[in-house]
Amino acid sequence: MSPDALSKESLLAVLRQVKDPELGRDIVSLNMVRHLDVMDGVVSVEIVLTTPACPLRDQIQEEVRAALMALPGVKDVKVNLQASVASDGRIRGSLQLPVKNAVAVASGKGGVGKTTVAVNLAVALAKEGAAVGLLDADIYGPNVPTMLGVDRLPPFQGEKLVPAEAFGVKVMSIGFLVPQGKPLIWRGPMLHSAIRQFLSDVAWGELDYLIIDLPPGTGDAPLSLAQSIPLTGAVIVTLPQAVSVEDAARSLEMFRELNVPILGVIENMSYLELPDGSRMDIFGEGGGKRLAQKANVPFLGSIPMDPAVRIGGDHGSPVVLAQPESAPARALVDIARRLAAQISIAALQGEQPLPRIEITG
Ligand SMILES: Nc1ncnc2c1ncn2[C@@H]1O[C@H](COP(=O)(O)OP(=O)(O)OP(=O)(O)O)[C@@H](O)[C@H]1O
Repeated sequence: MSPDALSKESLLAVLRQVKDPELGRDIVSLNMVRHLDVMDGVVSVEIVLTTPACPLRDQIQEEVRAALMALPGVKDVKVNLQASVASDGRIRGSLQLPVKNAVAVASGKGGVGKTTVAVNLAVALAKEGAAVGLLDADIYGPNVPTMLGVDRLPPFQGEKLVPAEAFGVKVMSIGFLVPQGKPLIWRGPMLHSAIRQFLSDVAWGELDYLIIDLPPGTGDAPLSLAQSIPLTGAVIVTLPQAVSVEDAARSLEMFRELNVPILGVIENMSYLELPDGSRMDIFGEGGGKRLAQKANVPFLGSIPMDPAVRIGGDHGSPVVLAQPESAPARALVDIARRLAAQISIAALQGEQPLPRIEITG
């Protein structure tokens, strides 16, 4: 076999057949192929995924390998998978912050598990290798510090507040700044400047994902918070029951009116597994999926009710780490991966630069 057959064009041509199924495009036009090296029929290729939490990493790796192995003259293929989180660049542009994506976690009403979901998603994304921050902007119930077992901030760094750190996640909460048990009575403009300060006056460092736990509902507070930051998108947490879904639909509409992309709907407390293995639908069934279908947005998944989730929250030990094999933990990790994929899709809506590929050997 002539080594000429392994030209850059032939290698790229086969790699163009490999599609990222979630992003809907081939990996070459997505700029995921960064380095190709051919040595004695052995192809080494570096693939840079748009998130370390890519739900399809094994599939993409296998397809790249299979596509290249099918080329005459290729004896072996070495795939080096890396990740660089995609960003639409708007936070860097407007706030001069090295934060790639800001994602709001919202709900139509309180008590549906929004904070629990936000905390576990942040921890799950950090566990996958992403740089993650969690901003607790729920002025009505800043529970993030309790759920992560942190109660104070480290000392100031110059002029800046230093976020606390828990399980690899950088954490900032309104709860750190107000005395415990005191209500926060802030209205629109104050909230607006407070949230901007939470971004600009905090030493976040480089972040792939900043997860923001918003106050529930569609009132003044969530509205002005959502308007204060160029959000990559929002996720809506709901229970399966009809009244919760109606409230969630209003929250979803609020984001639509603000032109914030909806990254998906998450259904929490979907069912309770009984000791005999059967399921009890305490809050009804399927409301989250129906909402997602009706609104034509992705359904990211369902989380069962499980005391392990509540215990993890109360003890500052999130279930995705404390009981990783439990059904709610597995559901939350899957949801985190699907969310990461949706963030990549939202971030990649703009034009991509042409691939820069080096071929050596
Ligand atoms: N899947 C679940 N299984 C069992 N308990 C859960 C689950 N999800 C949340 N909980 C528990 O439900 C309670 C409410 O959750 P959480 O505080 O996260 O709700 P929330 O929507 O953020 O409320 P609010 O917006 O009013 O602060 C907590 O005690 C939490 O531990």
